[in-house]
Amino acid sequence: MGGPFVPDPMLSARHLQVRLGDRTVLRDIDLDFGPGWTAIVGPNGAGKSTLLRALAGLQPLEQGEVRLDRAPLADWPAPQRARRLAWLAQQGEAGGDLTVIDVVRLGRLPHLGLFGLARGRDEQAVRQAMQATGCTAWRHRRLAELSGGERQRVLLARALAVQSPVLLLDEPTTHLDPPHQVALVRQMARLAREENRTIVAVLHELSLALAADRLVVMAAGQIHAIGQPGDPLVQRTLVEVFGGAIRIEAVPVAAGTTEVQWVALPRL
Ligand SMILES: Nc1ncnc2c1ncn2[C@@H]1O[C@H](COP(=O)(O)OP(=O)(O)OP(=O)(O)O)[C@@H](O)[C@H]1O
Repeated sequence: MGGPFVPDPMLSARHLQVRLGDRTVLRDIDLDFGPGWTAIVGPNGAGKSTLLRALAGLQPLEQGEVRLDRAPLADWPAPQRARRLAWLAQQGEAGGDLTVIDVVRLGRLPHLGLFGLARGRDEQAVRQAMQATGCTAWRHRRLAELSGGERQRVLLARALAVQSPVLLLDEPTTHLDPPHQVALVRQMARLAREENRTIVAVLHELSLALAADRLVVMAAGQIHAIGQPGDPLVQRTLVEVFGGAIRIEAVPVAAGTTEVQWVALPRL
């Protein structure tokens, strides 16, 4: 999963160019995504969210094309596409009178038949997603009455409940405390490894991003490096795009083991 191209991709971008106002915010992006989890990182304004929106088909393109399972996104009928590709927006909606369980059930909408009847497997998917994000205990509370981190976990559960092969997450760790950040990272790794899902997450927490299978380093609307988090070129580029404000270190995952994890530290 080193370069921009992977064999048999689930999702592909070719020559993506996006203009917003009078600025080109994405330039000639070529990327493939296959099973595994990819973290997109880069400084503020790099174009990460715009890229994710483009991959989800939510961003008008000046040039280029996105393909899902080899077919152009625009050719997919909406329900089929919604079953194949789930999306968690940055700063998801806050309000509404819906209860937690009803919000998570929205994730099953693309699966419901003609009469909109939920079946056993829909309710099971909802239960599993709430368990995975730890929101079962407040399933009857209203979304509007939750804290920022609790709400984020519910919106994440809704995206997980879709059980789509492709999952696009824009800053999913926002508002999450460390235990829930760790739980989410483990969940992404598990879904990628055990269920062959294609997961793409924009992440600001660099030490979490460094746990991904692959990093895409962006700056000023372009891709500057792609590769495994341990790749020295990827790490050098990461430090560069953040203007030398960070350093990357290997630390043992536990005392007495040789297995290491990468961490990014602010260079104070
Ligand atoms: N409506 C708009 N008109 C003009 N420029 C815009 C508009 N919306 C966003 N931009 C610019 O597009 C660029 C990319 O924005 P984007 O949100 O994709 O960046 P990002 O990498 O996700 O940033 P952040 O880390 O701050 O969330 C930014 O420079 C932003 O100022």
